Amino acid sequence: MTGNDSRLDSEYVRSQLRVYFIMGSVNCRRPAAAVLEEAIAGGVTIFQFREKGPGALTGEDKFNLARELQRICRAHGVLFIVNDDIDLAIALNADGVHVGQDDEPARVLREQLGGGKIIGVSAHTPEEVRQAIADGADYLGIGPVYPTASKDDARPVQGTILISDLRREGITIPIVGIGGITADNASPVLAAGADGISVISAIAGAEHPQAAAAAFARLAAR
Ligand SMILES: Nc1nc(C(F)(F)F)ncc1COP(=O)(O)OP(=O)(O)O
Ligand SMILES: [Mg+2]
Repeated sequence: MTGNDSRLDSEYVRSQLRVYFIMGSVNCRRPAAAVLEEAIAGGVTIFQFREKGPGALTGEDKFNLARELQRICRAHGVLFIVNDDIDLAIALNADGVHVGQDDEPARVLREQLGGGKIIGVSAHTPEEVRQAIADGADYLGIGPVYPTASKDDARPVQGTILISDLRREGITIPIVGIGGITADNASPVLAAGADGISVISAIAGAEHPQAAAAAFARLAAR
């Protein structure tokens, strides 16, 4: 599907990134839909469907779960982003996609998705940042800031140094920090210049996802 390649306003994207919840069925202790409802009630501002890892759903089961979670997001005015699976994003008319360094570049995805969609790109080095910006990414996911258990092929832990270096150089693209972020270690990520923090386990694996999300929302509101 090709359409115009219009891009969303950067400040709008930035405003949506504050509490970025990422989850798939494998990350949850209870049914994913219930966890997402609670997380949104707690203050999640954007959601990424990331159905990945041992035991992840595939085919029609994955599609049906994605559609169910998208309905919940739409009911609450929360953006619904799909990780990796461009075809799924197109089939559901998702609000955007998030891709890594091994996926199609943002400029190709922009054509495939049509206008008005959000394209997020993972970046780990200044070179990857520069390339993603040149390719027209709408935001960057930078990390892993801390050790993470949610991604078994994660790059080396880098702290907040790249985030703060980019801001010191005057690079203004919207950024979320990712990797091992909890309510106890989120503040340095925001202080380094990230516009939001992205979280999997600290919300999806929480006994009370709503309270967990609310704690992040309070931190991100400061
Ligand atoms: N999924 C992600 N979301 C973000 C976001 F910015 F949205 F917080 N940043 C980084 C990643 C990691 O993306 P990727 O490198 O493709 O690995 P995986 O597909 O295993 O998630
Ligand atoms: Mg990916």
